[in-house]
Amino acid sequence: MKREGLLSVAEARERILAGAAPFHPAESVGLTQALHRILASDLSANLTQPPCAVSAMDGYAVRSADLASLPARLKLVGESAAGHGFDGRVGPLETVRIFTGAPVPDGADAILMQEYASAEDADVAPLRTVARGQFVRARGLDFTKGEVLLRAGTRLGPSQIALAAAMNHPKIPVTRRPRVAILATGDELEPPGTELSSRQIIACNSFAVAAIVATAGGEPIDLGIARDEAGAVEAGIRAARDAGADVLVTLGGASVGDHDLVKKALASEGMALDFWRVAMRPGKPLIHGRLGSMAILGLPGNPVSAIITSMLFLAPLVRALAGDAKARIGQCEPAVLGAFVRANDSREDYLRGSLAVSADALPVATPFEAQDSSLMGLLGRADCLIIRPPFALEAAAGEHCQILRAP
Ligand SMILES: Nc1nc2c(c(=O)[nH]1)N[C@H]1C(S)=C(S)[C@@H](COP(=O)(O)OP(=O)(O)OC[C@H]3O[C@@H](n4cnc5c(N)ncnc54)[C@H](O)[C@@H]3O)O[C@H]1N2
Ligand code: MOO
Repeated sequence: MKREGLLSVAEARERILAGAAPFHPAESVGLTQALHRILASDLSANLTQPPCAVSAMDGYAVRSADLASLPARLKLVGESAAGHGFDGRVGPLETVRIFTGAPVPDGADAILMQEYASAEDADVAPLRTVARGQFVRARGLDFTKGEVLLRAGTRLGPSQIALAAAMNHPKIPVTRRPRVAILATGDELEPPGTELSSRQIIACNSFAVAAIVATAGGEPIDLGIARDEAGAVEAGIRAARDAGADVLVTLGGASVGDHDLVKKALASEGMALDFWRVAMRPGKPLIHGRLGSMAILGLPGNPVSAIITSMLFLAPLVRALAGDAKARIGQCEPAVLGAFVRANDSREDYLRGSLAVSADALPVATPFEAQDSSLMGLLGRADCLIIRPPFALEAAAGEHCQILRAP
């Protein structure tokens, strides 16, 4: 839906993702390199887990029928520890000391927890009955050899990496990381560590964008800072193409000022513009287009605007290009407002705020007083963005809202 001729946030995201055909050329990475990568092909188990019936508790391996009527006395005939086991067989009125993860010996069909046994030397008196199968993890309870447990397109988090390891894969096939070139623009910008004049500032945006790209599973390529001259910006755009970037992110120069050259420079290098400007605050002057096979995102220069638009548009684009099957699922969650918020205008608002726990199940999100998009000091303290849809009515503290957590 258009507002004041501007695209909505949802429509802008849809259009950015519509051009993102995932590429799948696989490479193989070690388990410690796999975090946030996307699985390139289905992964099946190389083994059955557990490989035999094992105990879920520390206690005694028993024949449940022996405990059907108590009191009873069992004779201790051996021990089964994890990684070892007991080679004999548990006969009637016999038991084997057993520990968590240890193989259940032949003849036994249940585990009596040690808390429910009174043992003296080789004499074990059960204090409770047990059901057949109690605390026995059957062979293959978790998975069996050949079973597909991770599908192509899965984003690999800690649990998925551990599962791949458990399935006995020392390496994992993953898609190529999308390459994202990052070009800052502006005569006032210098890299951190520079002695600045009173008219200069540090170019901080590239670092946030690179971190967001890396977290999304992409490979950031820092192209440095282009001065506010058409030739310099155009040279930066060509450098992105020469680096084989899948995405070029420009920073700044996206608005309407005389020195905002980025859109013109992109056009003169051959970009087909998809849209310019989104009904959001901050982040309005966003540019999207294509230059050959390269997607272009021209982000506003104000640091808060650049970071929020990277979270909302760049991160899902990187994930979609990497083939993440869930790239399109949003990350919003419910919270309750910690303070009154005014009625909103036509631009979707992303208010910076803090999060606190409450007696309620939901966290309390309180917007900061100041919301100017240059305020990095405040952004550094923000736990979340509070989303205010276009034309949202005023809302009191305690009312529900949607938030996006700081990445
Ligand atoms: N007349 C109008 N003026 C502005 C409008 C408008 O609609 N009409 N929009 C405003 C909005 S909203 C934004 S956002 C900014 C964005 O403008 P640009 O994308 O052209 O950004 P710049 O002018 O280049 O820079 C804005 C601001 O950010 C600082 N900056 C730029 N790059 C970096 C960087 N890499 N790291 C840190 N800080 C950076 C720059 O020094 C400026 O202070 O335009 C409004 N104006
Ligand atoms: O919309 Mo701009 O991104 O507020 O400062």
